[in-house]
Amino acid sequence: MKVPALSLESVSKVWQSDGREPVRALDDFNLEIAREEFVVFLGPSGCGKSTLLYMIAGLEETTGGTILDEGVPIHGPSFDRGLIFQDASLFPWLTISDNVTFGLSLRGVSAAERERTAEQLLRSVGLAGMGDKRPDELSGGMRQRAACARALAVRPKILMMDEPFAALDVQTRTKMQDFLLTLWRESRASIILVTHSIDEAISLADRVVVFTARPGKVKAIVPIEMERPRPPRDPRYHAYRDLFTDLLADEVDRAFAEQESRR
Ligand SMILES: Nc1ncnc2c1ncn2[C@@H]1O[C@H](COP(=O)(O)OP(=O)(O)OP(=O)(O)O)[C@@H](O)[C@H]1O
Repeated sequence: MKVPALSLESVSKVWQSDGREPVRALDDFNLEIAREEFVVFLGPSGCGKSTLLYMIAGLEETTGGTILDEGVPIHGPSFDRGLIFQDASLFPWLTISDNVTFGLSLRGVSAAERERTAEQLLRSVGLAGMGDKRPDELSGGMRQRAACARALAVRPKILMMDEPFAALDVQTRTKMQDFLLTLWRESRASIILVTHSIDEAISLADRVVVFTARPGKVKAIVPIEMERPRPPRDPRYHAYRDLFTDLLADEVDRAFAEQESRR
């Protein structure tokens, strides 16, 4: 049997902060992700989606359970697991090329090799000729594409994206989704994308993992059995949208009730 790219075995996380009630963010979370699979995390606000990405990235420890990267327990960050945030988080003082190859410079890759890689990656994300610009000279969509290029430069096996397109307008967002599918096929990485958007989940995912309200657990795992692209007019698309709306409704109510009870 093939070893999964990632295995989450009974993972839990309790956040402890001084002088505050501990927060049970995740509880008994179980999931396997295959190589080259595109998985979307969908769930109500505060159910631990970002927390889970940080733990998979190795930036936070689990409180219980195990996370295995190709069968090996994760205890810290690795170039094999890249993470992209909503706001692109490029270094404002570096050029786009230097941002893209930042990880490679940490690895000691030569300047000539870095330049070649930057050129090639910027071309593949539609930013050819933009390498000398600074992040604030680019639009939001362009910055997010540069962040994708930076994450891909170190050839991660797993690419995690935390609401990467949430800050973009609807047209740019749709274009970015198409672009991401192309990039995913080329990179052959597994992708985990966090979103609040049911449409984004249906358009992109091989499987959608729906979270319960906090503490986050797996509520449902839904494979999207439609070829891509997936037109919203397709009756199957409608059926998925109804299904996710129903699955989320209870959890959003629960999350809201819990917030109210804390006031
Ligand atoms: N560093 C931290 N210290 C203490 N509590 C935290 C920390 N990070 C997150 N939390 C808490 O853990 C819970 C889960 O947060 P998390 O950001 O993972 O949820 P989320 O599902 O990504 O939410 P959203 O969809 O709103 O981004 C929340 O109650 C949050 O306040």
